This record gives sequence, C-alpha cells and structure tokens, in this order.
Amino acid sequence: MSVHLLIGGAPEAGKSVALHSVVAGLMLDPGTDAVMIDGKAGVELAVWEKVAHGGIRCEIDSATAGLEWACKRMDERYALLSASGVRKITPGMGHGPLLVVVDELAAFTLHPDKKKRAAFLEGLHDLGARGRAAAVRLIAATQKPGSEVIPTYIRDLFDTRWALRCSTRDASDTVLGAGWAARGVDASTIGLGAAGVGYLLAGPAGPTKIKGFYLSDADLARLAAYAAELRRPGY
Ligand SMILES: Nc1ncnc2c1ncn2[C@@H]1O[C@H](COP(=O)(O)OP(=O)(O)OP(=O)(O)O)[C@@H](O)[C@H]1O
Repeated sequence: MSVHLLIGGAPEAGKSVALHSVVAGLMLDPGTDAVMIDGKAGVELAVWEKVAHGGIRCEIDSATAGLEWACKRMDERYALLSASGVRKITPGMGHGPLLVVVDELAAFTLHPDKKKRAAFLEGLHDLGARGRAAAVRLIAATQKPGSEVIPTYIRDLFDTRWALRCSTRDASDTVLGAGWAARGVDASTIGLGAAGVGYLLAGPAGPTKIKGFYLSDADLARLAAYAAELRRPGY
C-alpha cells in the first residue's frame, strides 16, 4: 500500500498543484489530522491554515515542533495498538490519517543551523520509518531531490514517487529510483508546456505516465473551506 509520497520536478512542473490534489483528498476525511510545513514562506499551503494543527509552519523551529507533535500522536497510537493487541490502525478505530505535508523540503534540509537541521530530519525520519502502522502519511515536494538536498536514508522512506518534468535524466532517476531512465521512463522528456504531467511510481507495476488534475486557487479555497466545515463541532 502506498504510504509516503515524494513529488519532485523542475520549477513550474506542477509540484504544488499535484501536492494540493493529494492533500485535498485526504483533508476531506474529517478524521485526518495534519501538520503542514511550508518552505515557501507559507504562500503555498496558506489555504489549509484552518485545518492544519498549529497553522502553517514556515520556520524550522515550528516545523520541528509540528513533527514532534505528530511523533507524540504516533506514539499514542502505538500504545493503543499494543494495549489492544492489534497490529495497525484501521478505519473504525477512531483515528484517521496523520498527515505530514512538507512543501519544498530543501528549505529545511539545507537549513544553515546544523542542530536545527538535524532535529528536523530526526522527526521526519521517525515519522517516515515508524509511521506506517500508525496511519502516518508523509507527503513532500522538492525541486531538487538529490542526496545533497534529501539524505538518502530519508528519501528511501518514500515508497510512492511522482516525477513531474525534470531538468535532467539523473534528476528523473533521483525521484523515481535509479535505472528507470535507461528503461525509457524519463521525466526529463516531458515537454515544457506540460505542467501536471509526470510519472507516478506506486507499487510493483512500475511508473505510469499520468496527468494530475488541475485545481485553481478558487477550487482549493472551496475545498479547504469545506474541509474546515466538516471539522466544525456539531457538524
Ligand atoms: N495538473 C495541471 N494541469 C494543468 N496545468 C497545471 C497543472 N499543474 C500545474 N499547472 C500549471 O503550472 C503552473 C505551475 O504549477 P505549480 O505551481 O504547481 O508548479 P511548481 O512545480 O510547484 O513550481 P515551483 O517549484 O516553481 O513553485 C500552475 O500555475 C498552472 O498554471
């Protein structure tokens, strides 16, 4: 089952729209709790402000605090699982997806303060590595998915990859995994005008070429308002 999604691609390839389309689907489940981390100063994720725990987190300290909050929720879920002798969170147990969204990972993974960077990476790694049974879902987007931006031990936690138009074959392989470009699956061949087109790797069948649906700012605002309405007490 797909759990953690990494979206990569060149500027203007359609990463944010792709990210929003997946986030919107999850946020329309009122049981979804979300931490939203925005390395683009809040401009990308602002629309989800009302339904994100602690609002939109743009600075590394609040981003790390959000990851720590999610880790605590994850630990509580594990305590519940062990108390009830069940292996994983499933629908009907009173816990929905625990969603952690990061738009532009590089803003945090390349942060100049080494200690802060390490604390951020530790939280992200813990959620990615242990989150599966606790219904944690990581969704991250980045322009540069290379190992200088995302340490390989973090990148490998993402089992689902969506490569939008990339600038080089190597960049495409970095998103999808080594060897795909040589087999003809190369997101650097996607045309400049084809925003939203990319290769989605989800499961053993290999990447599939898809075009994500387009959500305008107005569409997103309506979806986010509905997601907030669904969470209103007494709804
Ligand atoms: N699925 C889509 N269908 C049609 N057009 C799209 C789609 N996704 C994106 N676009 C177009 O491409 C533009 C850029 O998309 P988006 O902001 O998601 O790119 P990005 O990769 O996040 O860019 P950057 O890294 O520069 O922030 C959008 O404003 C829109 O016009």
